[in-house]
Amino acid sequence: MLEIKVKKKLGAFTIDVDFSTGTAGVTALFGRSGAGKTSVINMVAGLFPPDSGLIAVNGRRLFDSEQLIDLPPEKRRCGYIFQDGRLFPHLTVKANLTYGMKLVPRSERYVSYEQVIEVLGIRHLLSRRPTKLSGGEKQRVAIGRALLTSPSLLLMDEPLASLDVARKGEVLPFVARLPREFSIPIVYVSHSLDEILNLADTVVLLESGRIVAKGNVEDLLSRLDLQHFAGHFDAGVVLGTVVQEHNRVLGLTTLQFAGGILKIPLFDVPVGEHLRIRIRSRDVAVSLNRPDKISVQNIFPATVEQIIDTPESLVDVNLNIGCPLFARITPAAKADLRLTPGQHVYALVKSVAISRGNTNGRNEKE
Ligand SMILES: Nc1ncnc2c1ncn2[C@@H]1O[C@H](COP(=O)(O)OP(=O)(O)OP(=O)(O)O)[C@@H](O)[C@H]1O
Repeated sequence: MLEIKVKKKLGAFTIDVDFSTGTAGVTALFGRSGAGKTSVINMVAGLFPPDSGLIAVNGRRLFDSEQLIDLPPEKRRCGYIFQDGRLFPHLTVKANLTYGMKLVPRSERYVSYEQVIEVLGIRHLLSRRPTKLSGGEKQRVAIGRALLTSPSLLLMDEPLASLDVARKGEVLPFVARLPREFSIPIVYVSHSLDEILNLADTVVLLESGRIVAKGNVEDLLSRLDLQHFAGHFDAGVVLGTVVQEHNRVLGLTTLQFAGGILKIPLFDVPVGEHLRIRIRSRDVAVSLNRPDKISVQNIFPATVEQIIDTPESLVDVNLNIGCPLFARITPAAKADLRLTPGQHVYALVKSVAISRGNTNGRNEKE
Protein backbone atom coordinates (compact mmCIF):
# COMPACT_ATOMS: atom_id res chain seq x y z
CA MET A 1 0.00 0.00 0.00
CA LEU A 2 1.26 3.45 -0.96
CA GLU A 3 0.51 6.52 1.16
CA ILE A 4 1.51 9.81 -0.37
CA LYS A 5 0.90 13.30 0.93
CA VAL A 6 3.33 15.73 -0.64
CA LYS A 7 3.82 19.30 -1.78
CA LYS A 8 6.30 20.41 -4.39
CA LYS A 9 6.83 23.69 -6.20
CA LEU A 10 8.18 23.33 -9.74
CA GLY A 11 8.67 26.88 -11.02
CA ALA A 12 5.20 28.34 -11.32
CA PHE A 13 3.61 24.90 -10.98
CA THR A 14 2.65 23.45 -7.61
CA ILE A 15 1.95 19.82 -6.84
CA ASP A 16 -0.19 19.19 -3.77
CA VAL A 17 -1.52 15.62 -3.57
CA ASP A 18 -2.76 13.31 -0.85
CA PHE A 19 -3.92 9.78 -1.65
CA SER A 20 -3.33 6.16 -0.80
CA THR A 21 -3.64 2.96 -2.83
CA GLY A 22 -4.78 -0.56 -1.93
CA THR A 23 -2.38 -3.35 -1.04
CA ALA A 24 -2.83 -4.83 -4.52
CA GLY A 25 -4.43 -3.83 -7.79
CA VAL A 26 -3.87 -0.95 -10.14
CA THR A 27 -4.26 2.69 -9.18
CA ALA A 28 -4.28 4.90 -12.24
CA LEU A 29 -3.00 8.45 -12.11
CA PHE A 30 -5.11 9.93 -14.86
CA GLY A 31 -5.09 13.44 -16.21
CA ARG A 32 -4.18 15.63 -19.12
CA SER A 33 -0.64 16.27 -20.24
CA GLY A 34 1.09 18.52 -17.70
CA ALA A 35 -1.26 17.62 -14.83
CA GLY A 36 1.67 16.44 -12.72
CA LYS A 37 1.38 12.65 -13.02
CA THR A 38 5.02 11.92 -13.80
CA SER A 39 6.23 14.35 -11.14
CA VAL A 40 4.17 12.48 -8.53
CA ILE A 41 5.61 9.05 -9.33
CA ASN A 42 9.10 10.48 -9.68
CA MET A 43 8.79 11.69 -6.09
CA VAL A 44 7.68 8.21 -5.02
CA ALA A 45 10.66 6.66 -6.82
CA GLY A 46 13.03 9.16 -5.18
CA LEU A 47 14.06 10.81 -8.45
CA PHE A 48 13.46 14.20 -6.88
CA PRO A 49 12.35 15.21 -3.38
CA PRO A 50 9.07 16.83 -2.39
CA ASP A 51 9.34 20.16 -0.52
CA SER A 52 7.37 18.63 2.32
CA GLY A 53 5.22 15.64 3.16
CA LEU A 54 5.31 11.92 3.59
CA ILE A 55 5.64 8.90 1.27
CA ALA A 56 5.28 5.40 2.73
CA VAL A 57 4.91 1.94 1.19
CA ASN A 58 3.36 -0.72 3.42
CA GLY A 59 4.09 1.52 6.41
CA ARG A 60 7.77 1.88 5.50
CA ARG A 61 8.69 5.56 5.19
CA LEU A 62 10.52 6.41 1.99
CA PHE A 63 10.26 10.13 2.61
CA ASP A 64 9.23 12.12 5.65
CA SER A 65 10.12 15.81 5.76
CA GLU A 66 9.45 16.03 9.51
CA GLN A 67 11.68 13.11 10.41
CA LEU A 68 14.24 14.01 7.72
CA ILE A 69 13.86 10.65 5.97
CA ASP A 70 14.72 10.62 2.26
CA LEU A 71 15.76 7.16 1.10
CA PRO A 72 17.81 7.01 -2.12
CA PRO A 73 16.02 5.42 -5.12
CA GLU A 74 17.86 2.10 -4.81
CA LYS A 75 16.65 1.67 -1.22
CA ARG A 76 12.99 2.39 -2.00
CA ARG A 77 12.09 -1.00 -3.50
CA CYS A 78 10.03 0.63 -6.25
CA GLY A 79 10.09 -1.02 -9.68
CA TYR A 80 9.90 1.75 -12.30
CA ILE A 81 8.85 1.15 -15.90
CA PHE A 82 9.44 4.10 -18.18
CA GLN A 83 7.68 5.00 -21.41
CA ASP A 84 10.71 3.98 -23.47
CA GLY A 85 11.77 0.82 -21.61
CA ARG A 86 15.37 1.94 -21.08
CA LEU A 87 16.92 -1.51 -21.39
CA PHE A 88 20.71 -1.84 -21.31
CA PRO A 89 21.55 -2.07 -25.04
CA HIS A 90 24.79 -4.02 -24.58
CA LEU A 91 23.18 -6.78 -22.50
CA THR A 92 21.01 -9.70 -23.62
CA VAL A 93 17.41 -9.91 -22.47
CA LYS A 94 18.43 -12.46 -19.85
CA ALA A 95 21.20 -10.22 -18.51
CA ASN A 96 18.83 -7.25 -18.49
CA LEU A 97 16.31 -9.30 -16.51
CA THR A 98 18.76 -10.52 -13.91
CA TYR A 99 20.70 -7.25 -13.55
CA GLY A 100 18.52 -5.73 -10.82
CA MET A 101 17.62 -9.10 -9.36
CA LYS A 102 21.23 -9.79 -8.42
CA LEU A 103 21.38 -6.56 -6.40
CA VAL A 104 18.59 -7.83 -4.15
CA PRO A 105 19.68 -10.16 -1.31
CA ARG A 106 18.42 -13.71 -1.93
CA SER A 107 16.37 -13.67 1.27
CA GLU A 108 14.38 -10.67 0.01
CA ARG A 109 13.59 -12.02 -3.45
CA TYR A 110 10.00 -13.11 -3.66
CA VAL A 111 9.40 -12.88 -7.40
CA SER A 112 10.48 -15.97 -9.30
CA TYR A 113 12.47 -15.68 -12.52
CA GLU A 114 10.55 -18.59 -14.04
CA GLN A 115 7.19 -17.00 -13.22
CA VAL A 116 8.22 -13.67 -14.76
CA ILE A 117 9.36 -15.09 -18.08
CA GLU A 118 6.29 -17.32 -18.21
CA VAL A 119 3.74 -14.60 -17.40
CA LEU A 120 5.34 -12.09 -19.76
CA GLY A 121 5.88 -14.66 -22.54
CA ILE A 122 9.54 -13.72 -23.07
CA ARG A 123 11.30 -17.10 -22.86
CA HIS A 124 12.06 -17.11 -26.59
CA LEU A 125 13.73 -13.69 -26.34
CA LEU A 126 16.27 -14.44 -23.61
CA SER A 127 19.39 -14.54 -25.80
CA ARG A 128 18.51 -11.50 -27.92
CA ARG A 129 19.77 -7.97 -27.46
CA PRO A 130 17.30 -5.06 -27.14
CA THR A 131 18.00 -3.82 -30.71
CA LYS A 132 16.49 -7.08 -31.97
CA LEU A 133 13.22 -6.62 -30.06
CA SER A 134 9.97 -4.98 -31.12
CA GLY A 135 8.68 -2.05 -29.06
CA GLY A 136 6.15 -4.30 -27.33
CA GLU A 137 8.75 -6.95 -26.55
CA LYS A 138 11.07 -4.30 -25.10
CA GLN A 139 8.34 -3.14 -22.75
CA ARG A 140 7.59 -6.70 -21.62
CA VAL A 141 11.27 -7.19 -20.81
CA ALA A 142 11.35 -3.83 -18.99
CA ILE A 143 8.38 -4.96 -16.90
CA GLY A 144 10.12 -8.26 -16.17
CA ARG A 145 13.32 -6.49 -15.15
CA ALA A 146 11.39 -4.26 -12.72
CA LEU A 147 9.49 -7.22 -11.27
CA LEU A 148 12.65 -9.22 -10.69
CA THR A 149 13.93 -6.60 -8.26
CA SER A 150 11.11 -7.91 -6.00
CA PRO A 151 9.64 -4.43 -5.55
CA SER A 152 7.00 -3.56 -2.97
CA LEU A 153 5.44 -1.18 -5.49
CA LEU A 154 5.46 -1.02 -9.28
CA LEU A 155 5.44 2.43 -10.91
CA MET A 156 4.51 2.52 -14.59
CA ASP A 157 4.76 5.80 -16.46
CA GLU A 158 2.74 5.52 -19.66
CA PRO A 159 4.44 2.21 -20.50
CA LEU A 160 2.42 1.83 -23.71
CA ALA A 161 2.61 5.42 -24.93
CA SER A 162 5.47 4.84 -27.37
CA LEU A 163 3.73 1.85 -29.01
CA ASP A 164 1.39 1.87 -31.99
CA VAL A 165 -2.18 0.62 -31.57
CA ALA A 166 -1.38 -2.95 -32.61
CA ARG A 167 1.56 -3.23 -30.20
CA LYS A 168 -0.47 -1.66 -27.40
CA GLY A 169 -3.11 -4.34 -27.88
CA GLU A 170 -0.34 -6.93 -27.71
CA VAL A 171 1.20 -5.69 -24.44
CA LEU A 172 -1.99 -4.71 -22.59
CA PRO A 173 -3.03 -8.30 -21.74
CA PHE A 174 0.39 -8.91 -20.14
CA VAL A 175 0.07 -5.78 -18.01
CA ALA A 176 -3.49 -6.80 -17.07
CA ARG A 177 -2.19 -10.09 -15.65
CA LEU A 178 0.35 -8.49 -13.32
CA PRO A 179 -1.87 -7.65 -10.31
CA ARG A 180 -3.25 -11.18 -10.14
CA GLU A 181 0.04 -12.94 -10.72
CA PHE A 182 2.28 -10.90 -8.45
CA SER A 183 0.05 -9.15 -5.85
CA ILE A 184 2.12 -5.99 -6.05
CA PRO A 185 0.32 -2.64 -5.92
CA ILE A 186 0.78 -0.82 -9.21
CA VAL A 187 0.60 2.90 -9.83
CA TYR A 188 -0.08 3.38 -13.52
CA VAL A 189 0.27 6.79 -15.13
CA SER A 190 -1.74 7.41 -18.24
CA HIS A 191 -3.81 9.91 -20.14
CA SER A 192 -5.42 7.13 -22.19
CA LEU A 193 -9.00 6.40 -21.18
CA ASP A 194 -8.79 3.06 -22.92
CA GLU A 195 -5.83 1.91 -20.82
CA ILE A 196 -7.50 3.09 -17.60
CA LEU A 197 -10.66 1.16 -18.45
CA ASN A 198 -8.72 -1.98 -19.22
CA LEU A 199 -6.32 -1.96 -16.31
CA ALA A 200 -7.28 0.18 -13.38
CA ASP A 201 -9.24 -0.62 -10.25
CA THR A 202 -9.01 2.86 -8.79
CA VAL A 203 -8.48 6.20 -10.47
CA VAL A 204 -6.87 9.32 -9.07
CA LEU A 205 -7.76 12.20 -11.35
CA LEU A 206 -5.15 14.95 -11.45
CA GLU A 207 -5.44 18.45 -12.79
CA SER A 208 -2.91 21.27 -12.41
CA GLY A 209 -0.99 19.37 -9.74
CA ARG A 210 -4.05 18.68 -7.59
CA ILE A 211 -6.44 15.78 -7.14
CA VAL A 212 -9.82 16.56 -8.66
CA ALA A 213 -11.42 13.24 -7.73
CA LYS A 214 -10.54 9.68 -6.74
CA GLY A 215 -12.56 6.50 -6.59
CA ASN A 216 -13.34 3.29 -8.43
CA VAL A 217 -13.25 3.37 -12.21
CA GLU A 218 -16.98 2.86 -12.83
CA ASP A 219 -18.14 5.54 -10.38
CA LEU A 220 -15.58 8.09 -11.30
CA LEU A 221 -15.71 7.79 -15.08
CA SER A 222 -19.51 7.86 -15.05
CA ARG A 223 -19.69 11.13 -13.17
CA LEU A 224 -21.38 13.83 -15.19
CA ASP A 225 -19.17 16.60 -13.80
CA LEU A 226 -16.02 14.76 -14.92
CA GLN A 227 -17.04 13.93 -18.49
CA HIS A 228 -14.72 16.54 -19.97
CA PHE A 229 -11.74 14.42 -18.86
CA ALA A 230 -12.84 11.64 -21.18
CA GLY A 231 -12.87 14.08 -24.08
CA HIS A 232 -15.82 15.14 -26.20
CA PHE A 233 -15.81 12.00 -28.30
CA ASP A 234 -15.64 9.53 -25.41
CA ALA A 235 -18.06 11.00 -22.87
CA GLY A 236 -20.29 8.29 -21.45
CA VAL A 237 -20.75 5.85 -18.60
CA VAL A 238 -18.74 2.87 -17.42
CA LEU A 239 -20.70 -0.09 -16.06
CA GLY A 240 -19.70 -3.22 -14.21
CA THR A 241 -21.50 -6.27 -15.65
CA VAL A 242 -21.55 -10.05 -15.18
CA VAL A 243 -21.82 -12.49 -18.09
CA GLN A 244 -25.20 -14.23 -17.74
CA GLU A 245 -25.48 -16.50 -20.78
CA HIS A 246 -24.46 -17.10 -24.36
CA ASN A 247 -26.83 -17.90 -27.18
CA ARG A 248 -24.64 -19.34 -29.91
CA VAL A 249 -27.54 -19.77 -32.34
CA LEU A 250 -28.50 -16.11 -32.16
CA GLY A 251 -24.88 -15.02 -31.72
CA LEU A 252 -25.64 -13.12 -28.53
CA THR A 253 -24.18 -12.82 -25.05
CA THR A 254 -26.32 -11.38 -22.28
CA LEU A 255 -24.79 -9.34 -19.48
CA GLN A 256 -26.40 -8.48 -16.17
CA PHE A 257 -25.91 -5.01 -14.74
CA ALA A 258 -27.61 -2.52 -12.41
CA GLY A 259 -29.95 -1.42 -15.22
CA GLY A 260 -31.07 -4.96 -16.16
CA ILE A 261 -29.88 -7.06 -19.06
CA LEU A 262 -27.66 -5.96 -21.90
CA LYS A 263 -27.26 -7.97 -25.10
CA ILE A 264 -23.97 -7.85 -26.98
CA PRO A 265 -22.60 -9.80 -29.94
CA LEU A 266 -21.33 -13.22 -28.81
CA PHE A 267 -18.41 -12.65 -26.48
CA ASP A 268 -16.76 -15.87 -25.58
CA VAL A 269 -15.83 -15.65 -21.89
CA PRO A 270 -17.15 -17.92 -19.15
CA VAL A 271 -20.58 -17.27 -17.63
CA GLY A 272 -20.20 -15.42 -14.32
CA GLU A 273 -17.16 -13.46 -15.50
CA HIS A 274 -17.07 -9.73 -14.79
CA LEU A 275 -16.80 -7.37 -17.74
CA ARG A 276 -16.42 -3.64 -17.68
CA ILE A 277 -18.30 -1.92 -20.45
CA ARG A 278 -18.46 1.62 -21.65
CA ILE A 279 -21.49 3.17 -23.27
CA ARG A 280 -20.70 6.43 -24.96
CA SER A 281 -23.24 9.25 -24.95
CA ARG A 282 -23.11 9.43 -28.73
CA ASP A 283 -24.17 5.77 -28.92
CA VAL A 284 -27.40 6.33 -26.97
CA ALA A 285 -30.61 7.59 -28.60
CA VAL A 286 -33.81 8.69 -26.88
CA SER A 287 -37.36 7.80 -27.95
CA LEU A 288 -40.70 8.76 -26.43
CA ASN A 289 -42.20 5.36 -27.33
CA ARG A 290 -40.76 1.87 -27.22
CA PRO A 291 -39.67 1.35 -30.83
CA ASP A 292 -40.84 -1.77 -32.61
CA LYS A 293 -39.03 -3.67 -35.37
CA ILE A 294 -35.68 -2.05 -34.91
CA SER A 295 -32.17 -3.51 -35.11
CA VAL A 296 -31.11 -2.00 -31.79
CA GLN A 297 -31.10 -4.84 -29.23
CA ASN A 298 -30.91 -2.81 -26.06
CA ILE A 299 -33.88 -0.64 -25.20
CA PHE A 300 -34.40 0.51 -21.60
CA PRO A 301 -37.26 2.40 -19.95
CA ALA A 302 -35.62 5.54 -18.60
CA THR A 303 -36.34 8.70 -16.67
CA VAL A 304 -34.88 12.01 -17.77
CA GLU A 305 -32.93 13.47 -14.86
CA GLN A 306 -31.13 16.44 -16.31
CA ILE A 307 -30.74 18.15 -19.67
CA ILE A 308 -27.53 20.06 -20.27
CA ASP A 309 -26.54 22.12 -23.28
CA THR A 310 -22.91 21.37 -24.11
CA PRO A 311 -20.33 23.95 -25.27
CA GLU A 312 -20.28 22.10 -28.62
CA SER A 313 -23.93 23.06 -29.28
CA LEU A 314 -25.20 19.58 -28.50
CA VAL A 315 -27.40 18.40 -25.66
CA ASP A 316 -26.48 15.88 -22.97
CA VAL A 317 -29.45 14.04 -21.53
CA ASN A 318 -28.76 12.46 -18.16
CA LEU A 319 -31.01 9.38 -17.93
CA ASN A 320 -31.73 6.93 -15.14
CA ILE A 321 -32.25 3.31 -16.19
CA GLY A 322 -31.59 1.90 -12.73
CA CYS A 323 -28.12 3.38 -13.09
CA PRO A 324 -26.95 6.50 -14.92
CA LEU A 325 -26.82 6.57 -18.72
CA PHE A 326 -26.08 9.62 -20.85
CA ALA A 327 -27.40 10.39 -24.31
CA ARG A 328 -25.95 13.07 -26.54
CA ILE A 329 -28.52 14.49 -28.94
CA THR A 330 -28.94 17.56 -31.11
CA PRO A 331 -30.86 20.66 -30.02
CA ALA A 332 -33.32 19.84 -32.85
CA ALA A 333 -34.01 16.42 -31.29
CA LYS A 334 -34.45 18.03 -27.86
CA ALA A 335 -37.02 20.40 -29.31
CA ASP A 336 -38.81 17.62 -31.23
CA LEU A 337 -39.10 15.40 -28.17
CA ARG A 338 -39.84 18.30 -25.80
CA LEU A 339 -37.69 16.67 -23.18
CA THR A 340 -38.12 17.74 -19.57
CA PRO A 341 -36.70 16.40 -16.30
CA GLY A 342 -38.88 13.65 -14.80
CA GLN A 343 -40.17 12.55 -18.20
CA HIS A 344 -40.39 8.80 -18.96
CA VAL A 345 -38.67 7.86 -22.20
CA TYR A 346 -36.80 4.94 -23.76
CA ALA A 347 -33.03 4.80 -24.09
CA LEU A 348 -31.71 2.98 -27.16
CA VAL A 349 -28.16 1.74 -26.79
CA LYS A 350 -26.68 1.42 -30.27
CA SER A 351 -23.31 -0.04 -29.31
CA VAL A 352 -21.12 -0.78 -26.32
CA ALA A 353 -17.38 -1.03 -25.91
CA ILE A 354 -16.14 -3.89 -23.78
CA SER A 355 -13.05 -2.65 -22.09
CA ARG A 356 -12.13 -5.08 -19.45
CA GLY A 357 -13.01 -8.22 -17.59
CA ASN A 358 -11.19 -11.23 -16.32
CA THR A 359 -10.44 -12.03 -19.90
CA ASN A 360 -6.85 -10.88 -19.78
CA GLY A 361 -7.30 -8.71 -22.74
CA ARG A 362 -8.80 -5.84 -24.52
CA ASN A 363 -11.81 -6.44 -26.64
CA GLU A 364 -14.20 -4.19 -28.43
CA LYS A 365 -17.57 -5.16 -29.81
CA GLU A 366 -19.83 -2.77 -31.60
N1 LIG B 1 11.89 20.63 -13.12
C1 LIG B 1 10.81 21.34 -13.42
N2 LIG B 1 10.82 22.68 -13.29
C2 LIG B 1 9.73 23.43 -13.57
N3 LIG B 1 8.57 22.91 -14.01
C3 LIG B 1 8.51 21.57 -14.15
C4 LIG B 1 9.61 20.70 -13.86
N4 LIG B 1 9.24 19.43 -14.10
C5 LIG B 1 7.94 19.49 -14.50
N5 LIG B 1 7.51 20.75 -14.53
C6 LIG B 1 6.15 21.21 -14.89
O1 LIG B 1 5.27 20.54 -14.03
C7 LIG B 1 4.07 20.22 -14.71
C8 LIG B 1 3.76 18.75 -14.55
O2 LIG B 1 4.63 17.96 -15.33
P1 LIG B 1 4.51 16.38 -15.39
O3 LIG B 1 5.53 15.89 -16.35
O4 LIG B 1 4.55 15.87 -14.02
O5 LIG B 1 3.04 16.22 -15.98
P2 LIG B 1 2.33 14.93 -16.59
O6 LIG B 1 0.94 14.95 -16.12
O7 LIG B 1 3.14 13.72 -16.30
O8 LIG B 1 2.38 15.25 -18.12
P3 LIG B 1 2.61 14.27 -19.41
O9 LIG B 1 1.39 13.42 -19.50
O10 LIG B 1 2.75 15.23 -20.55
O11 LIG B 1 3.88 13.49 -19.14
C9 LIG B 1 4.24 20.67 -16.14
O12 LIG B 1 3.61 21.93 -16.28
C10 LIG B 1 5.74 20.79 -16.28
O13 LIG B 1 6.05 21.75 -17.24
